[in-house]
Amino acid sequence: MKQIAIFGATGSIGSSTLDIIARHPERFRASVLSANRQVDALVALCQRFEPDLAIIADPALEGELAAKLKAAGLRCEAAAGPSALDQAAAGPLCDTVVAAIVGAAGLGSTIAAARAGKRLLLANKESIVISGELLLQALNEGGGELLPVDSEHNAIFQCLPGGRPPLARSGVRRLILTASGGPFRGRKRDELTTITPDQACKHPKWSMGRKISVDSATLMNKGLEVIEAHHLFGASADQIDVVVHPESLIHSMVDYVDGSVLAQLGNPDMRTAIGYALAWPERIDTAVPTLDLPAIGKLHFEEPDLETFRCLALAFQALRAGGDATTILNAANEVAVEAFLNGQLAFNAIPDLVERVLAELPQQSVVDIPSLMDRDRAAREAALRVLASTC
Ligand SMILES: NC(=O)C1=CN([C@@H]2O[C@H](COP(=O)(O)OP(=O)(O)OC[C@H]3O[C@@H](n4cnc5c(N)ncnc54)[C@H](OP(=O)(O)O)[C@@H]3O)[C@@H](O)[C@H]2O)C=CC1
Ligand SMILES: CC(=O)[C@@H](O)[C@H](O)COP(=O)(O)O
Ligand SMILES: [Mn+2]
Repeated sequence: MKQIAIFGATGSIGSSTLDIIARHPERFRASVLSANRQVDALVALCQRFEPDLAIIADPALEGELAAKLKAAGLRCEAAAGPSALDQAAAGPLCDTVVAAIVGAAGLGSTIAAARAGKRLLLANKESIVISGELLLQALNEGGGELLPVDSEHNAIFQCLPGGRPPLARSGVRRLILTASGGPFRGRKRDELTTITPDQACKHPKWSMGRKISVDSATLMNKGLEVIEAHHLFGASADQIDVVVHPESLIHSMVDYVDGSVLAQLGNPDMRTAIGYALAWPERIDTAVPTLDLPAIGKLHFEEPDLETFRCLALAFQALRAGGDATTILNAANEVAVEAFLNGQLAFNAIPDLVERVLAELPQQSVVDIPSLMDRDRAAREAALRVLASTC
């Protein structure tokens, strides 16, 4: 029986993960669940899944969580704050960690799980964009394994021999990441001046949290995924291509030197990738329906529009710059997306803000996690200054 900690249990990835766990009670048990501030939603999950530990990230809500668990007659322990997340990720209550917190807030527990040698199911792409090689080093030292949950990386993992082999020795020419193009595919910059958060969060194919939905709309999501693919598979920026595929049925591809291109297809439902990562190297039923190819009929592909969706170009630029540039990119983007969702920043100003912060903070060499966190803070402060000067 695998004991699974789900960090970000109340979110979109969290609920898909719990759906799979509920379908396979003989294989999996949800032993630790966490949320940020949604106490009632977390308690409802505890009533259903009876974990050993529930963690609320906001320390001010620990008392409320403990009282509500007790009132519900649950024996589940309550804990709070980022350090409780880190301790649980490394502790004895779980052998598998699903990293499904959104943003840099997921970094600490992801690194802690890696250092502790857990099986790490990585959805929280921001943590690998921030920490890159340091996360992989922690994983090597811990002796655990990383299974990519992000649909594109999960697809590539499935198309490579043995998951994450050295590309040069595997005859890989390039990795091809597919992108849906987001809700504004085909539009030009001057047609995006009045975009609202609700419009940006209306993804054409996937049901996801609001931050990643905005990232998909700006194509920053694909940019973060290019950086994620670089670290996970050891591919250079020149070995990673992005192709827009509006049906979102091919989740990504691997192009080999002999002319073969291997693709992983499936309906756009994260339970496929999560089920694969949970059960690997086996496969389990996820209740995702199979593809009806004659009904689909045609698949379409086009080049990404890097002038309208400049975030993708900025992510390639940061990856090529090296050092901690991708940490700066991620922090500036998190501030910009939050400001956009709060109505403080226009949609088109998201790449402008990220570009200004990248220009203000030239990359430095990566030293360790604490110094990366300092740089993350500096980039957020710079982004807030730019924001204040534009409002
Ligand atoms: N959704 C998807 O299909 C995909 C998501 N991903 C990645 O997975 C991650 C999660 O995405 P998604 O599930 O869509 O996001 P959601 O917004 O749906 O869920 C986020 C989860 O993280 C918790 N959380 C938010 N802020 C904090 C914080 N500061 N500290 C601790 N916990 C926090 C939330 O708690 P609360 O409910 O209390 O706010 C919630 O449980 C992201 O990194 C995303 O890029 C990758 C591929 C696909
Ligand atoms: C489901 C998933 O993995 C998301 O990251 C998805 O890829 C978003 O779609 P686009 O970024 O391609 O619009
Ligand atoms: Mn993805």
